Amino acid sequence: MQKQVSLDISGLQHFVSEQELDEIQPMVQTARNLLVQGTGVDAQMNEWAKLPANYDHVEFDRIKAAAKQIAENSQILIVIGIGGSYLGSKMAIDFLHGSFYNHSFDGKHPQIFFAGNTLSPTYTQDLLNIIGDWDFSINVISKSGTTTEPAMAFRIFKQKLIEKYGIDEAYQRIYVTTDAHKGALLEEARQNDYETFTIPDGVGGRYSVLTAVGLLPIATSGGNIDQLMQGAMLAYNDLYDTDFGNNDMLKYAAYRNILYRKGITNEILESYEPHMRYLAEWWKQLAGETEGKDHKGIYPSSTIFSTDLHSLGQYIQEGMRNLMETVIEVDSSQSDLYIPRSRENLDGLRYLEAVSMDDVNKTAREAVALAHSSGGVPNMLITLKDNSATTLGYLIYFFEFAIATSGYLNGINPFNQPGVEDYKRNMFALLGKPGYEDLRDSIKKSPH
Ligand SMILES: O=P(O)(O)OC[C@H]1O[C@](O)(CO)[C@@H](O)[C@@H]1O
Repeated sequence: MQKQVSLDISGLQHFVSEQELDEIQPMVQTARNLLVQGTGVDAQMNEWAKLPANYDHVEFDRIKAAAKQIAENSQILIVIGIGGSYLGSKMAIDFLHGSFYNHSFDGKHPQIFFAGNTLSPTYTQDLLNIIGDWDFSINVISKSGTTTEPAMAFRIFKQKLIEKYGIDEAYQRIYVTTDAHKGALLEEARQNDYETFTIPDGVGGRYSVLTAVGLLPIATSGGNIDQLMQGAMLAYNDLYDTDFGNNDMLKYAAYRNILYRKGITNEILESYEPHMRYLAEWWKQLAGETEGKDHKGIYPSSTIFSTDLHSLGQYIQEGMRNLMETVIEVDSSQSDLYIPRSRENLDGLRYLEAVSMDDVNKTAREAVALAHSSGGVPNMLITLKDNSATTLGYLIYFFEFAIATSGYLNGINPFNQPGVEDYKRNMFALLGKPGYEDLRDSIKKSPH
């Protein structure tokens, strides 16, 4: 039976030997065991790994009820969050509903727009204009409850909500997803009696898509969150398999690290499907924040092909040889098309008249793999069975597990992000946040 997600490494045959795989295998197993047994550094942040088998079913039902309520009284849901607090739901909505979800409003599922992931007043004002007179609700998501971008956006969109509905109804249209115990957002939610969902302890932002962080917006879009969790559970069962030969997650972690240790330090996640653009954005945060520390780590980047073949294709084919590619392909495309027949054949496309567009797309993928491989770029292929929520749930867990394993394999803490905290502190100091006066003074004195 075809698995939801499978890895093909035939594009590595000129780059990695079986012996190298044998050599790294015990280290990958050790890294995997650190994760599964909870004996690695910062192991209390491993709770995401147990979510498929052990999530809060009462909250899950509340999420579904809230999604229904939002769909009943709103044409628009504004999801406020940044990083892991929005990328997972954005990528899932695009993956499940295609590139034009917001343009195909069916009256049943609200349009979903994202705010608080930028400090741009232009973007924010444009979004306020889009809301106009439509009925809307807000889902504000922040684990820390103090991140500047979502906090500012929340004030702005909350004000619009209050102006439109008055305080009482406005507060009923605010759904908060935050830490269970602390943070300014939790405090405000308690005081104003907003409906609140929890990001469980031990689940960091970039590992949180299978909690209310991702599930409430996804359910509001009509995405099947039962199937999503079932898919993650399938992965949980498969990936806990200690047999290396059966475990594509461990193989993916192994091969990308063999390549990395040979100086191939950049991984490009590639898809031939534009609706997977945000899947790559989500993966970039997952990989970048997990692995990029102590002056180590694979640099994660992404392209959408064939679009970017006409911009970055040249570099990938002939630029510096420090690139590896991981291609994600859907086995059975959601839709297919044939080009119309033309008697005149003025464009010379007759040879494609009997070929489906999906076949042309997949042939492009094959042609690129051959070209890049002969150009010195190793490539791996991840095949998804279909575009279902089950497959997406599997894929989410696949990447989370593989990337966390890679982190331990590289001897770093996969669960912190001290580098991001640096920028946040500097920004607080420069903007004059109380408590950051000393840092502000020292920044002002230091030569740039
Ligand atoms: O949910 P929060 O606490 O607002 O943080 C948002 C994002 O900011 C980061 O801390 C840094 O980008 C991410 O790890 C996190 O996903």
